[in-house]
Amino acid sequence: MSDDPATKKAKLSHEERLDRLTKAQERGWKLQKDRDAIEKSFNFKDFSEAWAFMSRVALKAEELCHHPEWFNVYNRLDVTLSTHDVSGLSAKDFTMAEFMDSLTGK
Ligand SMILES: C[C@H](O)[C@H](O)[C@H]1CNC2=NC(N)=NC(=O)C2=N1
Repeated sequence: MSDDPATKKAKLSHEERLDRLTKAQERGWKLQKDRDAIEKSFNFKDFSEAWAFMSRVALKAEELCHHPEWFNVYNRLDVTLSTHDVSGLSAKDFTMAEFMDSLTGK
């Protein structure tokens, strides 16, 4: 596995976690109550736009070996990010969240 901190799967230090979580929350991500995971709902114009977004995220997920949990209905996409291998949030989740937000500009 890469040593690049952006793609590390290990749990984060307390300081880095707080910093990245705060920034993600400012962009609309929410910490789940019953699980160490973040979630966000994305809304698109229609299914085609939602699917285009999911396609781009899918390629990134393969590149990072890190896959979102998601639920799509027409133009809505509910995303949950968590690292199964460490049963909680890692740098990879925040890297994925930042990538998704960079695609929507939100
Ligand atoms: C072997 C492979 O890299 C692992 O199973 C990856 C695949 N995608 C993954 N995705 C997520 N969200 N968490 C993981 O721990 C994870 N592990």
